[in-house]
Amino acid sequence: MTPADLKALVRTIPDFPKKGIQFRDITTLLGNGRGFAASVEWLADEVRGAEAIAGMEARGFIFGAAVSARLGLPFLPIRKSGKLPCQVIGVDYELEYGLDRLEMDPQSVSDGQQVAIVDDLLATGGTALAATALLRKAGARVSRAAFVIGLPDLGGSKRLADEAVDVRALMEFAGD
Ligand SMILES: O=P(O)(O)OC[C@H]1O[C@H](OP(=O)(O)OP(=O)(O)O)[C@H](O)[C@@H]1O
Ligand SMILES: Nc1ncnc2[nH]cnc12
Repeated sequence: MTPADLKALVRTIPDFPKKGIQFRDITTLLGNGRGFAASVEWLADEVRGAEAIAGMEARGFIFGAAVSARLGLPFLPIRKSGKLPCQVIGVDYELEYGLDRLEMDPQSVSDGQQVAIVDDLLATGGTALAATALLRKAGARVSRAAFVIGLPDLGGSKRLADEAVDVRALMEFAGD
């Protein structure tokens, strides 16, 4: 399947979860087995060489865990607030349509471990930057992030590049 085929599997819902947001919904991509597998394969190729994969709750778990299993690498779950039973480090952040908090177990990372971030979508980059900050605080090296969808108009890729994180996106939605 080509990137264009995969892009055609993403559904756009206007004004969700707030007026003015064009919501790029991966539910329809996940519902196509070959499309899901091709997306995971593409992401895995982009992050090959990393020593662990981090994914952000919730949609980042779907792709991140699949990529980890595909590459035989550890998966580091970065969770929304209040979900982890251990001592955590956390960070508040802003995303395209609100505010939230991410937390992780700092002991899940070994010092200097090369960790790649995988998520479904990059918009403002608030979520991925928060994950990068947390992972680095825990001792990881983070230099690559791979997404199924990039929204270049929202500047996430530039913000991550400013933090020395190289961004890859399987498809982009720009100006539409
Ligand atoms: O680049 P940003 O502006 O930060 O936006 C991107 C983030 O927004 C979505 O997550 P959301 O917080 O909606 O949570 P979900 O995965 O639980 O749906 C998406 O899965 C990304 O993680
Ligand atoms: N436009 C968008 N569509 C789907 N998920 C998102 N997360 C942040 N912005 C989004």
